[in-house]
Amino acid sequence: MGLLVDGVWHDEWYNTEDNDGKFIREDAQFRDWISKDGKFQPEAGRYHLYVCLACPWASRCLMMRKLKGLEEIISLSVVNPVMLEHGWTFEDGPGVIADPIIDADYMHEIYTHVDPTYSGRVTVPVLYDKKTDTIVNNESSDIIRMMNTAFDEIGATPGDYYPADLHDEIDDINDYVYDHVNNGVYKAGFATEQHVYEKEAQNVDDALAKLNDRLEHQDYLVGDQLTEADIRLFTTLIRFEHVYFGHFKCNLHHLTEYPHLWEYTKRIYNYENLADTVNFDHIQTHYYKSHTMINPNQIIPAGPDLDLSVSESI
Ligand SMILES: N[C@@H](CCC(=O)N[C@@H](CS)C(=O)NCC(=O)O)C(=O)O
Repeated sequence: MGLLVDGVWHDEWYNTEDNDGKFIREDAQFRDWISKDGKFQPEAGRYHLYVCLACPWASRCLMMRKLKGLEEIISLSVVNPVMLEHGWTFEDGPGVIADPIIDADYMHEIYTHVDPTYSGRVTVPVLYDKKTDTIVNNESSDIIRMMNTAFDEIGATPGDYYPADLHDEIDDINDYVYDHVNNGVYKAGFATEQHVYEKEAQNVDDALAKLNDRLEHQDYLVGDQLTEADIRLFTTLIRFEHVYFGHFKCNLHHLTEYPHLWEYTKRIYNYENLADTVNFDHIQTHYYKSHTMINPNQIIPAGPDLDLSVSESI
């Protein structure tokens, strides 16, 4: 775990000391866009996606790539789930897909390849342009938004997961879910002061209760179709019992104690072939082996063994 300072790698954990024990997430720095009339045109085979299968942010992109049938249009690399002193690596292992662009050993080489003086965290997902040899974007919410439409005229599977008439409602719920759930579990898990952890863990649990109520009479968060809001919530929920409940101590209630939210999680897991984007082995290996300040002996728990099947037809 570390960061680049003027292009030089430093092995450093997040600095919470200057923030009263709070984890504060940095904003992503590459925010360009693929569009017909821009510098980055939609073209099959031009873009490459770097992900970690454990990462909830990167998994949003894997879900959208799958739903929009972009597997043949956007190529893929998968980092090793264990992230230690070198950050993300391409060390060979089950499920790892090496870097085809510069044959990098470490993800930070991709960042310095495009910007030799880059300062900041080296995160996944990264959407890379092979034609201009640069990073287009490293913010998952942008990447899924552009994948939703950018490739529609060059063979993407039809489907709009951010329909115009639902923009406002999707934007509102995304903000809430980001703060209270997606980033909420990290704020609890990476807190280094008791009072900060307690507040954030309660915040997560209150949000789960509220979302459970919302889903009592509807299958999806917004409207009556799957939208990007569901993709964004799902990638946190599907990790909840495996890592956030134990490792991040968000343990006021099990997700399975929220019946509507749990049904919803299973409904999305079983939606088309989205289950292919979930790799519980990478998920548990990453969190329990990489965060040695939380889990110094790196033991991976034996459970949980969850039944993710749905009885209803979808
Ligand atoms: N805002 C980014 C966040 C991405 C992010 O934080 N990814 C994590 C993996 S789960 C990461 O790469 N962390 C490495 C680090 O912070 O050093 C997004 O949504 O794309």
